[in-house]
Amino acid sequence: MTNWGHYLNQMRANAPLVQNITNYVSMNIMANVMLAAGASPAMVHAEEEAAEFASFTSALTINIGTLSAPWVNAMQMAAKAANDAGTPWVLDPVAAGATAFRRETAAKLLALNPSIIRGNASEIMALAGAITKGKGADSADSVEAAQEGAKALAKSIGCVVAVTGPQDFITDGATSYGVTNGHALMPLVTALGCSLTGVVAAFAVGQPHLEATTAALAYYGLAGEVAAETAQAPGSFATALIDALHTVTPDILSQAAKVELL
Ligand SMILES: Nc1ncnc2c1ncn2[C@@H]1O[C@H](COP(=O)(O)OP(=O)(O)OP(=O)(O)O)[C@@H](O)[C@H]1O
Ligand SMILES: Cc1ncsc1CCO
Ligand SMILES: [Mg+2]
Repeated sequence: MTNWGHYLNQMRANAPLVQNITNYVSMNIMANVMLAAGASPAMVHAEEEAAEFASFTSALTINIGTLSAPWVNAMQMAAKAANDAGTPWVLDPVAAGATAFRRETAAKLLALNPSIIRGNASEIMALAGAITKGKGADSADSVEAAQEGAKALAKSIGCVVAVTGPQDFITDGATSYGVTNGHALMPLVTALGCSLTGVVAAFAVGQPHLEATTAALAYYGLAGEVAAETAQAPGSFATALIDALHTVTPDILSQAAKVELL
């Protein structure tokens, strides 16, 4: 049995500083999720400072949810600075297939070698070259349909790809894991995927990316399960999830992680 709780323990011991260039919708909940998990988030996206911050942060996330041209410039400069510093960075390709602007921006960011890509099935399929627009920020495709594309994408970029949904699929192109922790209320709260991307980045600091990503997804899904024990509708569930992210321990994660080597 893999000790998935080890990765939560490591993340909390590091309490890593994570820079997030993320969409306006997600900023508050993402920062609260990351603090509850045990990381230290900073939302820093201005062209004037994004690269400077990326030169000293422990990890970086780049999310294309609410794009504009100056943001795209800042994203590219920050990704380059992270690469120069040997710092892991995670791409969240929100609605990547929806418009030409998003497709072009995603291509520019893929060319900068993200360490990890975390998206829903439609987003990962769009990056892998499938013709799918998704449904805006929501998925219109199954996780199963995205698996082959996720593997091909991971191989071509040399990164880890995580597809999230009712069950999650994580791959580096050679080895793949499935995670079945989670709860059906999770997609009914906006930006929980964006927030998860920040948790993935925090777990990845100093750890093998495939296993760290898998542990982060099991931890997040498990927190969803715990939250649903006390909250049965989306508004209170969001609050209960933040609480559960704080209270789940490494031991609980090791016992309750539903992870399968595929
Ligand atoms: N139907 C479901 N049942 C269980 N867990 C789910 C379900 N849908 C999503 N999740 C979980 O919710 C979390 C967020 O994944 P999701 O795929 O919804 O992200 P997303 O589409 O990028 O979200 P957003 O763009 O709103 O931030 C993951 O931990 C995933 O496992
Ligand atoms: C709803 C929404 N629209 C753009 S970004 C975002 C947050 C979830 O991805
Ligand atoms: Mg998303």
